[in-house]
Amino acid sequence: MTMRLGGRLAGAIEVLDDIETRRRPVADALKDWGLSHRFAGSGDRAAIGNIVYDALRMKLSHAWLMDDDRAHSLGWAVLLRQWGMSLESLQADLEGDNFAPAPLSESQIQAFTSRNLSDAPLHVQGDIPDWVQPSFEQAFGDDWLAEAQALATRPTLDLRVNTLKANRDKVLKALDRSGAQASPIARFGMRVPAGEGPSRLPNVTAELSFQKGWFEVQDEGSQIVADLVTPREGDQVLDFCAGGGGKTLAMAAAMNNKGQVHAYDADRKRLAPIIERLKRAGTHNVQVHDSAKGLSNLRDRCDEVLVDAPCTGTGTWRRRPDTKWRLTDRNLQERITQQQEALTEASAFVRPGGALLYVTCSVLPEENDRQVQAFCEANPSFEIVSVMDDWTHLFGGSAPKPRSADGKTVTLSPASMDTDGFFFCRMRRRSS
Ligand SMILES: C[S@@+](CC[C@H](N)C(=O)[O-])C[C@H]1O[C@@H](n2cnc3c(N)ncnc32)[C@H](O)[C@@H]1O
Repeated sequence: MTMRLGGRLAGAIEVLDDIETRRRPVADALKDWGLSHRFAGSGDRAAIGNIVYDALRMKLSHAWLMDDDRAHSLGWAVLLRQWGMSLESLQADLEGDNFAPAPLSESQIQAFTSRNLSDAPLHVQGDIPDWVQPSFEQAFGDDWLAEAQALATRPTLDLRVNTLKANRDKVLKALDRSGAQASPIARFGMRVPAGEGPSRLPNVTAELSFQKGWFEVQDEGSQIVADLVTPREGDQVLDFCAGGGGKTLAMAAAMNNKGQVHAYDADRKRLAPIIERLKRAGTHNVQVHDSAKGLSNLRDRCDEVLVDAPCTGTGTWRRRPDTKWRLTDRNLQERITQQQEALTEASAFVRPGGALLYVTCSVLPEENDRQVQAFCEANPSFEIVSVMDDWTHLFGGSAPKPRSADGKTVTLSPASMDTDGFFFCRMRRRSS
């Protein structure tokens, strides 16, 4: 028996409360709720998850409109503001439902029906922490509020065809029940639209075509930046912050299993899933290194060195909205230091004339343009080169032109590109 809306809303409020009061990660809080409410079916759990994630995406503006930041207000606000229900119809829906949460109080109703979001402070309208606003203004100019608001919407589910095993038509056919379509920009991308209300995204990793390695789950922005590395078939590539291997896999396929991708990460645990993924994808041109020692004979030898740097992840706030409210200036400063270290360490592996590629999934200038400018100032053997010709060559003249602070680097964002936020910069090591 499926739960009615009232029970689902009450469940979501419990989970939101748990996240807030016990500082629990969202996925853990949702899982625990499912374990202690075994009668809830998968549709119920998905709906509850949607309410929770939607609430976290727009937590500030919901709280401002309700004049109350408790989970109860956030849950109701999701249905009223994000799920398109009117106060009257929602109240009618929940009436007589014993599992429904407490009704809205007079003061909540009074606030919600009289307040106008355009009177709220701008960071509240954009649902971002106040201290981040200046960085957004710097990154996006007049568009910063629209970009912040776009980061508070639901993301699409993006997939990348593994060209070593399949082509896009073949995968789209295999996934025809999923609603996937060819992506707007990425050459091998496919996209399932973000659902609405309680709707569930298809579980594509359960498909046989996934098990057979025909495609990977990867945000379109991540596919685009991996493509912008533009490795050639016989190249020696070092993926210096390979993590679980999302970009390693994309580059290995783009190189058509030729040349060599060396995948390294300072954190062995993060690297671990790569082995299974490489096997499934049928890649033969990747060497995995779990120790920096193994890289020593690559010094000054690599054609391309990718630094997919540790970052605040502001560009992924659509997918991980809880991290938006946990971010502190201290975290940002720590990341900036780690980025400088990773760039410096990785740069030693670039051959003269080769390229150092810097990527983040953040939109903050402190982690992006400013970082690469500072690196090149401190390391004059490297210079920033434009990727605009590569962009046109890869994605065609009719693809939208990306944002760029200096006409050379690229910043992807949800409002401008309908992707997660990403930064990409190509630096060339001078030949002599
Ligand atoms: C954004 S994640 C990488 C994601 C991955 N490239 C992908 O596409 O799935 C950044 C990674 O950098 C690693 N890292 C951080 N500092 C590093 C360093 N100095 N050397 C190597 N790896 C580092 C972290 O362990 C983390 O896995």
